[in-house]
Amino acid sequence: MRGPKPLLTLDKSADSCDWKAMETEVKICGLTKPEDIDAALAAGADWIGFVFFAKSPRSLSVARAVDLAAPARGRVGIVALTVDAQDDLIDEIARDLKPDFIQLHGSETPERTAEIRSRFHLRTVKALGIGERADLDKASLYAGHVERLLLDARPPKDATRPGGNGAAFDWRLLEGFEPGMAWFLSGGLNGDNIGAALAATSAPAVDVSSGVERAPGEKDPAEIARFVAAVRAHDARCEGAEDARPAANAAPVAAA
Ligand SMILES: O=C(O)c1ccccc1NCC(=O)[C@H](O)[C@H](O)COP(=O)(O)O
Repeated sequence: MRGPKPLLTLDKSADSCDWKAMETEVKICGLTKPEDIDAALAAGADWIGFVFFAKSPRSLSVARAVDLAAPARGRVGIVALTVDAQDDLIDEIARDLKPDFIQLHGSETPERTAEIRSRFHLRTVKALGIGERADLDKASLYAGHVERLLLDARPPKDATRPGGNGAAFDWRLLEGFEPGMAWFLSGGLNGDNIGAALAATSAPAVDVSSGVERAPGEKDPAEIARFVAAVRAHDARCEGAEDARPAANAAPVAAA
């Protein structure tokens, strides 16, 4: 965890931005149809996610994901999402889909996470359910065992799945959050609130599923485009702000 950011607090409007030079990465999760892939690629997403969890309306077979991923491979990162999966499913995913990341969205321990990474040679994203500040402390347990974290809302009590519920958590909990690795902000994001979410958290990457759907499991290409455009608009505003930042905060200029 780092201390408060030097220039801005979390009490920010949707127009605010921290000084950051890099584009925010966007992951669209839970794609099930070729049109979904087309929409994510056309919108300029960075990552696409496939869900392998039978209770999800977005769940699909590995074979189906292999077909869907074909036109996207090399153009965006491919993420395979599992929930406390057994080795045989992970083996099939690693062998056939060859994802860029496996997202572990269950209660996988740091030890199990490390085991999956080394046994299947997969880069890992560990999802953490956030409901209170103490939940963020779990991030340090995974340091060195995962490449990235994904912060999602804790599922509602009656939920039948641990993610993809359209539930947000209190972004103010992230004040000072610095896990020492890349992370995705997730949970209840959509085209209306993503600007405010980025202004509040300066997340380096964001992830969305139900916020770009017309019904559970049915992606809406227009909402995908609107979501990515809102992220890019935020980045463009921040790039302008960075140009205008005070000299004392500017990055060092390389000597000619
Ligand atoms: O999407 C699902 O159905 C799902 C099922 C089981 C575990 C995780 C799942 N989704 C994980 C994601 O990465 C979602 O994008 C994330 O939870 C945000 O979802 P939403 O709040 O619907 O945008």
